[in-house]
This record gives sequence, structure tokens and C-alpha cells, in this order.
Amino acid sequence: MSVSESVKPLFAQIDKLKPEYVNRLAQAVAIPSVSSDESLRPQVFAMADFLKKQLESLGAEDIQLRDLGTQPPPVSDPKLQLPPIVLARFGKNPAKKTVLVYGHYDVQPALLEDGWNSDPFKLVEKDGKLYGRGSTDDKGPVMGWLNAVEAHNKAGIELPVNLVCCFEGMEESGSLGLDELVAQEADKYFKGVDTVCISDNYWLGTKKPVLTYGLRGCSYYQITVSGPGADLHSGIFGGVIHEPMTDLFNVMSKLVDTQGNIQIPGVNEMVAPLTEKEEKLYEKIDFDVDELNLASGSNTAIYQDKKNILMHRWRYPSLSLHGIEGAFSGGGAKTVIPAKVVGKFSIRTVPDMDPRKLDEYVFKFCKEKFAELKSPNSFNVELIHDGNYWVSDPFNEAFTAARKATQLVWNVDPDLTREGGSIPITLTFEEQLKTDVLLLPMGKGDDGAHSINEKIDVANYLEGVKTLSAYLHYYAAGKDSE
Ligand SMILES: NCC(=O)N[C@@H](Cc1c[nH]cn1)C(=O)O
Ligand SMILES: [Zn+2]
Ligand SMILES: [Zn+2]
Repeated sequence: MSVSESVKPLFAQIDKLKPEYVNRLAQAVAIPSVSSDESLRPQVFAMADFLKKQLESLGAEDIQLRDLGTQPPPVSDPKLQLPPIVLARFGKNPAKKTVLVYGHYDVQPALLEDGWNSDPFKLVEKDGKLYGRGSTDDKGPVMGWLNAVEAHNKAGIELPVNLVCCFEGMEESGSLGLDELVAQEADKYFKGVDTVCISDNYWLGTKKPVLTYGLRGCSYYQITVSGPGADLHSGIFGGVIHEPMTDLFNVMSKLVDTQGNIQIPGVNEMVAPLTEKEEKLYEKIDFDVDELNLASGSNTAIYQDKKNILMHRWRYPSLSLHGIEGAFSGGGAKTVIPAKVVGKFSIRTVPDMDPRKLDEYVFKFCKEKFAELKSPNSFNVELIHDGNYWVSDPFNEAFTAARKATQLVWNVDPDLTREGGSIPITLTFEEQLKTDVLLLPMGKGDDGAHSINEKIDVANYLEGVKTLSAYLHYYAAGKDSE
């Protein structure tokens, strides 16, 4: 029997299980597992326990919550524990291929007052969409793998592959500790893994599914400026002391211009030159500036043409300013001079940028710009975390299986895309396990990952479970399967 025929009862089961799937996602979203907020670290641990219970109830074997010790500096609490890596497996049949599925159970911060229309940690179904922090990034897809297992169990259909799960709780904060664990387990827990599948990015737009073969890397920095012994009254000290925030603004404003051009010497020079072959790839992609405007909820695009938008998202670096710790940020008009401020910015990296050289250029530039201010304040610039870029071959066996699965579920040939965001562990899996990695996204380009009112469409959540399941069946059946 062809794969397309044999998965029909499975697809029918997936449609039937919609209430259970939504309930599973609602339970996951209700746990505010924000990895960047030290005060919420117990919730990240609670999310790992939730996953453990779910995996147990689905019949997973060898479930392990791997302790990673304490979080390295910079961190406020030196005893802060890193959340565990959750490992589990379904099946260990040597006659079957083994697929490792990776996802993350931590989320970005979210507060109602940021502009959410409802409590970010309460899943709300409205107009065919499921709203809540993590719904698309990445609790929806992680639940998607569990849903796929449940559908197999309930339909009485054997999983076609051995499934190894690796779920982490620090992806949004640099995947601390995971590189080491993957290296350690390459010949142990992960022995025999044939391929890795990650569902942790999004379609480019809102209409067409995609398969993703590239990611940018991310190097995240902080600049600390401090001076006065305490926060001061600006009426008494304004104009008579050097203010840390003024120094910080001066340095941060020199990093990037308003057209997005990075101003740090040496950085743009590391970028791989554009080839004619690559230039042609952009023509085939289904995308336009309206899709970008829809996703950003604005009319603020720097580039109006598809090729420039895609190149600046996928193959050129970008520098973003994220925030200032210690600065007054509430409503009203507090007349304070902050004593210590910490500015945060990150650089999305691309082939052929060398992260260590990048650090060198960033540190040198920031120090020089601060020295030009001739300020007596103290200054420090440091790297918080980094993860490398990744580019793969989109025509290997795993991509072929995913293309067939997408065609079956969505009735369309997926676009082959790269992603502007980062998943730091992708390259590590490829190098340590010596396997291919496939990025098979579930959500749409307008899902609002990292933003307010994050959502996943119900259709993407359900059809996504079918796509993940069909992918496993096509991959198991080999490249000539139908
Ligand atoms: N869905 C992937 C994702 O959102 N990744 C984060 C990871 C990150 C955090 N700091 C550096 N990288 C991203 O911002 O791209
Ligand atoms: Zn993610
Ligand atoms: Zn994310």
C-alpha cells in the first residue's frame, strides 16, 4: 500500500482528536516557562515535569530529565539552576530508521500590559486561531510531536520509525548546556539517529507551506555603564555629573544606522559574496512586501522588493537594539538619573562570519566609542550567548520525505526557504551526530512569535500534526515511496 493510502486512518484519527490536542496545548501554555526571567525559573522546571508526565502517559521509554548544573555568568543569582533537557524514546527496533525530534519548552516573556488582547498564559480559541505565548514558538510544535504519537496509539498504527525526543528549556536564552549534552550523548542516547527534524520556525508568509534549509546565527551582547553610587535626582545632579544612560545611548546609537547598516568595521567584510546561482533562488519564492507588512502590523519596511527583503532576512547580518536594564520604563515622569544601565543588542550572523572575530570587532568598536566620550564612568561590554548559522542541502532524503508529506496534506509543493531567526543547536546536531537536519515548520509567518498576541491557526496545528506524521511515514518508506 502507498504511504498516502496507509496514513488515511491516521489522518481521520487526528481530526477526531482535536479537543484533546487543544487541551494539551492549553495546559502547556498555562505554564509561564520564560527562560530569560530568573524569577520564573521554577515554572520552566514545572514545564519539564509536565512533559515528563505527558511522555509517560503516551508510553515513552527511557525518559530522562538531564540536569545541566548552574547557569554560567552573566546571571544575577550564581546558584540559578539550568532547566533540564527532557529525553525520551518511542521504540528501539534496529530494523527501523531513527528520527530525533527536537523542540523547546521555554518561551519568550509576555505581559498583558505589553498589549495582549487576553492573558498570554491562557490559551484562547477565536476565529480559527489559538492565542497564547508559545502557541507557535515552540509549544504548539512540541505538542504536535506528542499529538502524532497519540494519534498512532489511538488508531492502532505502529510508529514507522524509532522516535527520539530531545526537548530543551533554554532555547530562547542561548541553549546553554545543550551543546555539551549533545556531544556527550552522540554515541549513547543519540546513537543510531539517522536524521534530525526540528519544527521551530514558520512559513514565510500565510498561504504556502515551506521547508527550511538555513538559519542565521545569533550573538547576543550587553554593555554596562555605571557611575553614581545610587539613582539620583536630576534636578540636583543633572548637568553636573556624567550620566551613565547618556554614555550608553551614545555608544549604542553608533552600532547601526537607520537603514539597518551595521557600522562596526570588519563585520560586513566577513559576509560570503552573493553568487548568480543564489540570486536566482529568490525569484521562485512566493512572497511580497504586503506579507511582510501584514506580519509586522505596519508599513515600515526598509526594502519594498521581495529579493532585498529576503536577502536581508536570510543572507545578510542584522543588528537589533533590544532594551536597557536599569532604565526607567514605566508610565509617568520619574525624574531619576539611573546609576547603572545595561544595554542589550544582538547580531544575526550569516555565512562566512566567524563568531570569535565578530566578538573582537564588537568589543573594540564599543570600547573606542566609549573612550571618545572621555567619561569617568565605568564601562564593560560582553557576550551573553551565541549560536552559529546553518545552511543545508534541501534535496536530501529527509527533505524529500517532508516535501511529499507537505504535498499530501496541503496539496501544494512547498517553497524552500531560509530563516532569519536562529536555533543554536541545529549545527551541533549536524556535526555531532553526523546526520542531516530538516526544519519542518508548523505555523504561519503572521503568528507573532516573540510578539504580542502570538497565535497558531487551528488548521496549522491540526494539519501540522498530519504533516509531521506523514513525514515520519515517508521517511521510513524511503525515497521511492508514494
Ligand atoms: N523559534 C526559534 C527562535 O525564536 N529562536 C530564538 C533563539 C535565540 C535566542 N537568542 C538567540 N537566539 C531567536 O531569537 O531566533
Ligand atoms: Zn523557537
Ligand atoms: Zn523563539
